[in-house]
Formats: sequence, structure tokens, C-alpha cells
Amino acid sequence: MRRVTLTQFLIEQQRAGRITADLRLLIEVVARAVKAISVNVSKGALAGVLGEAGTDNVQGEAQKKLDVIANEILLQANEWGGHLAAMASEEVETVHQIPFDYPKGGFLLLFDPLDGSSNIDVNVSVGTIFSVLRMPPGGAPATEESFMQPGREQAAAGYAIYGPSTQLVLTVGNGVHGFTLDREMGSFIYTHPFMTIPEETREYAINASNARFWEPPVQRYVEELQRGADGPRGVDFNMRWVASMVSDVHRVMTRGGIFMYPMDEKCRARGGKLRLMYEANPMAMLVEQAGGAASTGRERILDVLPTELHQRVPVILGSKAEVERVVEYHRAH
Ligand SMILES: O=P(O)(O)OC[C@H]1O[C@](O)(COP(=O)(O)O)[C@@H](O)[C@@H]1O
Ligand SMILES: [Mg+2]
Ligand SMILES: [Mg+2]
Repeated sequence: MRRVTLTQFLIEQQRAGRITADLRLLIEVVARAVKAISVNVSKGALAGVLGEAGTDNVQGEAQKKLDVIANEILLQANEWGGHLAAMASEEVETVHQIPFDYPKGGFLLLFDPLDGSSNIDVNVSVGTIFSVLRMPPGGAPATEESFMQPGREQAAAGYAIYGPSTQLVLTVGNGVHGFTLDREMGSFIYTHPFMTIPEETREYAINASNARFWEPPVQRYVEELQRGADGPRGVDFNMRWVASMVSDVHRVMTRGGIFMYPMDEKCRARGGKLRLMYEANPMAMLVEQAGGAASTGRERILDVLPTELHQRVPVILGSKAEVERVVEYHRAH
């Protein structure tokens, strides 16, 4: 069987006119950084990378050593490529400028370097999420304002999952494509063409310990799922919660389901739990490209106009019919 590498896949996308050479190189560099993060994650305690870094990030969250390592790998890998105007990261307070002596380019890269940090020390899958925007013309040098674009403007989005195998899942606006890292060869191999989210699902993912803080539409929806065959849905549902967004979304991407981190009384003051620009937006683009839907409960995630880099939003995404039902419950409330 002919093995197609990520490089070949991207060259074909470029030939088909879907991406520019610059965007191809940008994605290649992100993929190279992901390989380096994968090596660090997989060494675990052998490399002394587990545990706390002893610092807090801009959002007041304790940083794990791997949060810091993954962030450094992504920043350093992408600084010198010449395709970026600036970067933004969960772990960096403001815009990360490209050093003055490096060439600049027309894209903005945003990332959650290590998603699901609470799972690192217990050896459960974590991931990296990234989003690519275009630098507004004439706006150089990049400021926070340059990043304030709705998610529908993303040129590309993807995530890497560091699980039993490392996978890269990518969209450039022409479906969702998955690649598996061949560790011996050091290449990503095209293993999952045109990933699609099944419309029907019997699986949901939500942190149920927040149930008493949820808004009534979410309480209603989850209660109906829990009543299963005896309730209005007439079928039993199953629940899964890894607590790594990447892993939970990857499951939805692979076999369907609905993932929710909705608005609740605990996170209301912050606007939600998950970050719009480097968690919700890239995942929403991927989910829509895979035939699913992604909403805050009140509006399409990709239409939210950001006002700050580390803005948070409620997230409800996955199988279309289920997301539409939750949105309908919000509307009806
Ligand atoms: O601890 P909780 O409430 O279950 O939250 C889990 C959620 O928080 C996150 O871990 C936040 O991401 P980070 O680890 O990048 O901060 C998501 O991946 C996950 O869906
Ligand atoms: Mg995260
Ligand atoms: Mg993170």
C-alpha cells in the first residue's frame, strides 16, 4: 500500500490551490514541534518532565513542567520559519512577537501547547491544539487587535493527541484529515482521510460534578439522556469524560457524540471554562468540517467576535442533531 506522508499530503493541497506554500511550511513546522512534544510526553518520568513547574500562567493556573516545555518547543520552532507575523499561547500573557532579526510572514499562530494538563501525571492522553489566522493587511507589527477575528476566518486548525499513538488531525477548510506518527520513520502518515462525525450518537461528555451549577437547558438535556430508555429519548446513552478536551473531542471525531463545557455558575464570571481562541475555535472548525456543529448554546462558536486573547466561552460540540437539540433548549428557555 502506498504510504502518503503529511508532507506529500500538504504538497498536494498546495497543488490543488487550497493552501499557499507559506501555509504548508507553517503546518510542517507545527508538525515538527508536535513530534518533539510527543517525544517529551512519552518519556514521562524517565526525563523528569512530570509534575509542577512551580509557576502560574496568565490565567492563574499552576503550570506543569510539560506545559512550559511544550510552549517553549512551539515558540522556538515557529519563530524563525518566516511565515508568521506573531504567535499567541495559553501560556503567554500577551502577543509573542517574532524576534526582530527573523523574517516575518502573513500568518498568526495560536496554540494551547499542552491540553489536559491535569492528566499528565496520571499518564492519560493529553494533546496540543492550534489555530492559524491571517495577519490583517497593513497591520504590522501584530498587536492583540490583529488576533481579534472570528473563528470562521481561520486558515487552518488542528490538534495533536499524545495517546497510545500520536496523531495529528488537521483541516485547511477541505474536510478533516488524520495522520499517525510513525516513530521509527519520524513521519506523520496519512491514516484517516475525511474524518466525519456520525449524525446519530448515544454518547455524551460533560463534567457531571458541575451539574448543580449548570443552566436549566443543560440540566434538562442531560437529565433526559440519563433517563435513557425510560425517558423522552427512548434510548440509553453512555457517558465518557477524559478531562482532556483533545481526547474527548477526538473520540467525538472518531465515533460521534456530544462534548460540553457549558456556561455554569462556577465559570460565569470568566465567561466559560474553555478558551475561545486556541481551544474552542480550532475545535469548532474541525467539528464543522467533519459535518458536526459547535455552539456556545447561544451562538455558533465560529461567529463569536473575540475581545481578548484569553477569552473564555461555553462549548457544546459534536453530532449535529444533539448540538441542535441543546441549542433549541437554550432558545426555548
Ligand atoms: O477539570 P475539568 O473541569 O474536568 O476540566 C477539564 C477541561 O479543562 C481542560 O483541561 C483545560 O485545558 P488545559 O489543560 O489546557 O488548561 C480541557 O482540556 C478539559 O476539557
Ligand atoms: Mg486546554
Ligand atoms: Mg493547556
